[in-house]
Amino acid sequence: MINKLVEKIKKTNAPIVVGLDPMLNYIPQHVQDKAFAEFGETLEGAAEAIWQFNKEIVDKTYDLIPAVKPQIAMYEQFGVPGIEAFKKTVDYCKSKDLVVIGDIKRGDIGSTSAAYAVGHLGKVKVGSKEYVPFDEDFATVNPYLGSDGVKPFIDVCKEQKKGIFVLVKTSNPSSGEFQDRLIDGRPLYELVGEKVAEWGADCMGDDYSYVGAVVGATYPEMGKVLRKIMPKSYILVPGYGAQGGQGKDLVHFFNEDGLGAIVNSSRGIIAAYKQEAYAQFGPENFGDASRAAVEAMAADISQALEGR
Ligand SMILES: O=C(O)c1cc(=O)[nH]c(=O)n1[C@@H]1O[C@H](COP(=O)(O)O)[C@@H](O)[C@H]1O
Repeated sequence: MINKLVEKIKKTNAPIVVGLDPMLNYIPQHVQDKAFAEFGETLEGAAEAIWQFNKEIVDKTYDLIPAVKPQIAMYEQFGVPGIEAFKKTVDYCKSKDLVVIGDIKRGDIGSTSAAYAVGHLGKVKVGSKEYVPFDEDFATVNPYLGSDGVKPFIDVCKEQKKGIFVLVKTSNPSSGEFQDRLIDGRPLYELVGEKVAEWGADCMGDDYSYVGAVVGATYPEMGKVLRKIMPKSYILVPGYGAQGGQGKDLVHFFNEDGLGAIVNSSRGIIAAYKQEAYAQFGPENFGDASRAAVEAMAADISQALEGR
């Protein structure tokens, strides 16, 4: 799957992930009204609204981008119907040949991680039969429990040719509280980065490992150091747009070959119609606004990479 991701990035010339994080308040009123008219103001109604919203955004952007990242929390908040909308979204994106990164941020003791890995990336056995429960292509993994919490994901990835992105340095304001703490004189995120490189060494695709890392766009200097520590790992870079990251912050996340990083924007793309820059589209044409925002993001990143 890492080879497919790299191929699609080269083909689209856009190292971009559209984050499908559909909060209800980003969904235009007409989409909500239609879903509520059919299902009422219920969890089913909310799930229908987020599914219709996602579908329109995917339809308007899939030819420009290599990948999407549905954030499972945005679906889980609507209970079982929300989870069904998550699965529908995963399947629809795959039918459009997009690489799907399940943003699930899981990680637990080994046996529990194994169940998460099977559920999201692998196959589960039921008697004599096997089922593919969620079937994302990649998942985000929390490494706080150490190697035995991560290895079960890697084992399933090896078997199923899938991949993971391990949280190394997150984009949020408090990420330094633990991640920047010095241990033997070195910040914890560097030690985690070294582990990612080690885990990834025998998980190679053609050029890159299918054990990748998450490093926030909001910490460009740390991104520069981590790029060198994990030369063969793809870096998923959230924090562009709504959290303040810009193209110029991203150059050091990429290798000299112009590859090695893929940048996520969620609110900046899916709620583009609410921004002044795209106001001319109006809520009716929210999908077109998202397309314009993807084009602007791709141009911003290309320009930054050309200018380095
Ligand atoms: O793993 C992630 O994707 C992630 C890691 C991180 O350090 N920071 C971060 O924002 N994210 C996710 O990336 C998305 C960012 O959304 P926007 O700020 O709207 O672009 C959300 O789904 C976050 O959960």
